[in-house]
Amino acid sequence: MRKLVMIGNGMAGVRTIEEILKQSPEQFEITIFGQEPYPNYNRIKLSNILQGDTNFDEIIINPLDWYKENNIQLFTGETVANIDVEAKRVISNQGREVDYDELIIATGSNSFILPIPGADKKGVTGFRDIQDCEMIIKSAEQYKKAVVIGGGLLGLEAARGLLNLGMKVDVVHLMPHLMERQLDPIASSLLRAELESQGMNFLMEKETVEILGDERVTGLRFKDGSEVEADLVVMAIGIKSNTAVAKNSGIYVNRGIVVNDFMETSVPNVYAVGECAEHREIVYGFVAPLYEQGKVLAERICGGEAKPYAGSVTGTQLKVAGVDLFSAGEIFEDGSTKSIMIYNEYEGIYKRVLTRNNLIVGIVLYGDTKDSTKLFRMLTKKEDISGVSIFQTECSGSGASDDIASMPNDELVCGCNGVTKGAIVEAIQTQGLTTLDQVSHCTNAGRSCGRCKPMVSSILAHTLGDQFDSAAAQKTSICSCTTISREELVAEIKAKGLTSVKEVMNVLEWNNEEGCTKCRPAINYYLGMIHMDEYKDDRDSRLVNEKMHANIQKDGTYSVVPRMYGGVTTAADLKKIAEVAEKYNVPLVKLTGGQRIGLFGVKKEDLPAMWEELDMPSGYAYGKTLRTVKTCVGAQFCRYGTQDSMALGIELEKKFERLDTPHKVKMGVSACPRNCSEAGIKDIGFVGIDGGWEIYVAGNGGVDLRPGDLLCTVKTQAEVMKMTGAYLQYYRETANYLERTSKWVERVGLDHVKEVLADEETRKALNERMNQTLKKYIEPWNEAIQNEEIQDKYYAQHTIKVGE
Ligand SMILES: Cc1cc2nc3c(=O)[nH]c(=O)nc-3n(C[C@H](O)[C@H](O)[C@H](O)COP(=O)(O)OP(=O)(O)OC[C@H]3O[C@@H](n4cnc5c(N)ncnc54)[C@H](O)[C@@H]3O)c2cc1C
Ligand SMILES: NC(=O)c1ccc[n+]([C@@H]2O[C@H](COP(=O)([O-])OP(=O)(O)OC[C@H]3O[C@@H](n4cnc5c(N)ncnc54)[C@H](O)[C@@H]3O)[C@@H](O)[C@H]2O)c1
Ligand code: SF4
Ligand code: FES
Repeated sequence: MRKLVMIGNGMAGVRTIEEILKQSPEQFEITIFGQEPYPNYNRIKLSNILQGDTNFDEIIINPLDWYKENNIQLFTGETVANIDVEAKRVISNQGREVDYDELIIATGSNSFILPIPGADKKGVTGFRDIQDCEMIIKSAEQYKKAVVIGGGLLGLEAARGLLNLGMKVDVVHLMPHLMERQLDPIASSLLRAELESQGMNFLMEKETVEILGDERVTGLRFKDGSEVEADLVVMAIGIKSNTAVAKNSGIYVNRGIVVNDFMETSVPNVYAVGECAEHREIVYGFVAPLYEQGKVLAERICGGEAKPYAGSVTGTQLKVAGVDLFSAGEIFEDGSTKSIMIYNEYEGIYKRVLTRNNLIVGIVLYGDTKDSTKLFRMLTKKEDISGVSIFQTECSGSGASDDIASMPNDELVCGCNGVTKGAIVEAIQTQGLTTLDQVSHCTNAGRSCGRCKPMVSSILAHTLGDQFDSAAAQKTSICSCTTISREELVAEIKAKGLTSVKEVMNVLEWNNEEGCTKCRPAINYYLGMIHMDEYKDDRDSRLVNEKMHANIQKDGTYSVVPRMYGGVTTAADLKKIAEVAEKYNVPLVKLTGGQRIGLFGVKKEDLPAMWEELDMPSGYAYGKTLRTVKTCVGAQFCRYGTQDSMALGIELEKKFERLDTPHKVKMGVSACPRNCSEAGIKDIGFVGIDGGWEIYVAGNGGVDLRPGDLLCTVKTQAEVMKMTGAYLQYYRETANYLERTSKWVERVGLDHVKEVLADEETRKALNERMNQTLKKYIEPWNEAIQNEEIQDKYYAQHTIKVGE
């Protein structure tokens, strides 16, 4: 038997050994040295451990029994210090000598630690292995103030973990944008806004020059002279290949250990794979390319006909709950590229595909990554895009089963392990697989970051044919975290008495424990709608603008739009607005389409003080709730007016403000059919006539322009209020989250709505539930002013200047 020795017991190396065992189980006597005192574990999941989603036992990929079963001699906690390439022998730090016929170096990387004064103080660490992870968790029990240096993938995942551990977190980033290597400025600012709303504070364009403190870190100093406090510092500013043992042994090393297309180093019978290897001047830092390298190396070493490794295009995702992003290929335009772009600022969805000569060369998706697998296939396979529709038109979760059926067999499902839909289907069909674990075991899909598991489950369900419930196939699931539809969710919440977002996801077995930006706000809404007054709103499950109670702008600043009931204001309020605008240097003061005044370009940390000085309620210009009630001057001043439109508008706005609704709701009140308030294109519009009011519903003046339909005519203002309450409550109880009234009425039918509301008892019951719900709302700006915890969590800026 030939002797195969491997230095490094990490993800890329052990995967290579797995491939070798698959191809040629009897050929080698295998010895592995691992510096860390553990069997091979899933390094990717260290982020999940920090975030509290999993524990150390669950991340072991190959338990000690696996090594035994495969006759692998494993020396853990032992470092190879030297390679005698002449004698073909490795020597460990414990003096152990083992001869080899073939040697694989798979030593991975180390965290890059800034070479600055103080970097060796207690409380300063990288984030690379179990030991780092344990140290961070332990520190969080004792200390409260963490700084992460580096706003890349690792830094942001670590920062999320630190927040979950109850620490305050500042992220120090060198560049003007987060994840600048993967995201363009728009996607990056959407990401920043989401993470800020989760509680992270960003110190951008800051270069750390010193770590302060005596024995233990107490803070950081930046090049501009400012400082920040810290009792834990996590450096996440990149990695450097672990090449020491190769270099000392005369193997050619550049940034990494230089290999050819078969992972061969400059020395015969010595190979390198993983993050320690440099192939065509690239060192990869994701598992997908490393596993590809492992496959090629396994074929080469086993003597098969290895296809040369030609390099990889990698796709990136961030493992932070509430963030849905994907990036691959080129990010920035040049003279030869063209962009295809969708930007729905309101929903926080941004998609940009960069093309050159009809080929996709770059992808950035934020907020909705449904298209990622298809686009990534088109990019990697260099498919011509002429005449092809690039994005799916439906933005919210379409049926998982429909998606699977239309997915081509060569589409990549598991990016980490390079597994296509076709390979999964074939494995299920030929090997009689029935569980996700079996599919993972057989195909490797889902064995690394785990993000593809919901998709693998859907493919499993779809492929299992006769066991597959065709009714379930038709239904539209809330999102890809579950196969449950809106109706099922609402029924389950009621039947099982579920009371929190977390509980819903646990009990109803969500595929993804943390949910996503589609399901979390929806569950929060349905819980609030069902439990009326007693539900405690889960602010962190809301969409970013609602979480902040301000609308995030393109450049990361916010807008402040105070309430002006019925579009009516006073000289005193106007003075306050002018003073605040002046004091805070507000760049834009603008009259909005909803008859009020917006202050645009406000800094996050100025929000609470401005609200306090304004002393006006929030206009909810950002919420899924009643936005504005636009009124005409009406009978009080206009000679055509037959009714008091301003009085009705103000009463409506005062009654229904803050109400959570499936989507935004706008109203208009005109005192005669000339309709100066454009009530005909509002969700609910009221038009004064002689002796009463006409009520129009389901109008829309936005993207899906639609005139309202006449719901009914009533005589008095009191009747208007009752009918509106009943109508709104029926919409709240039966619409899908994020369904505008215009779409809802088209779906359920105007006649049906009329029929329901024609019954007096039903109207009464709906109004009772509405009134019970309305009781719970409190004014959010005032709450923020009164509550330091809220200010600190959502609006604080933690940097301090020297001498402050
Ligand atoms: C927190 C975190 C999250 C990540 N998330 C993702 C993700 O979501 N997706 C993704 O694709 N990638 C992710 N990565 C990167 C991914 O984990 C790495 O690309 C992968 O682990 C590299 O595998 P490797 O085998 O080359 O190196 P490693 O896994 O680092 O293994 C190398 C091993 O060799 C040992 N070793 C080194 N020198 C010696 C020696 N002289 N003698 C004996 N043993 C030695 C080391 O101790 C180590 O155990 C993440 C990384 C981290 C740290
Ligand atoms: N979800 C994932 O795929 C995932 C998650 C974690 C880690 N990883 C991998 O782990 C490795 C390490 O990740 P990483 O984020 O540390 O590396 P990185 O190189 O991807 O990002 C480092 C970031 O730190 C910034 N930076 C550099 N010097 C700085 C300084 N002095 N001060 C402040 N910021 C500075 C850079 O601008 C960059 O954005 C990478 O290979 C990464 O791919 C991947
Ligand atoms: S809608 Fe009629 S009442 Fe109102 S301002 Fe216009 S014309 Fe006058
Ligand atoms: S995509 Fe990461 S395990 Fe499948």
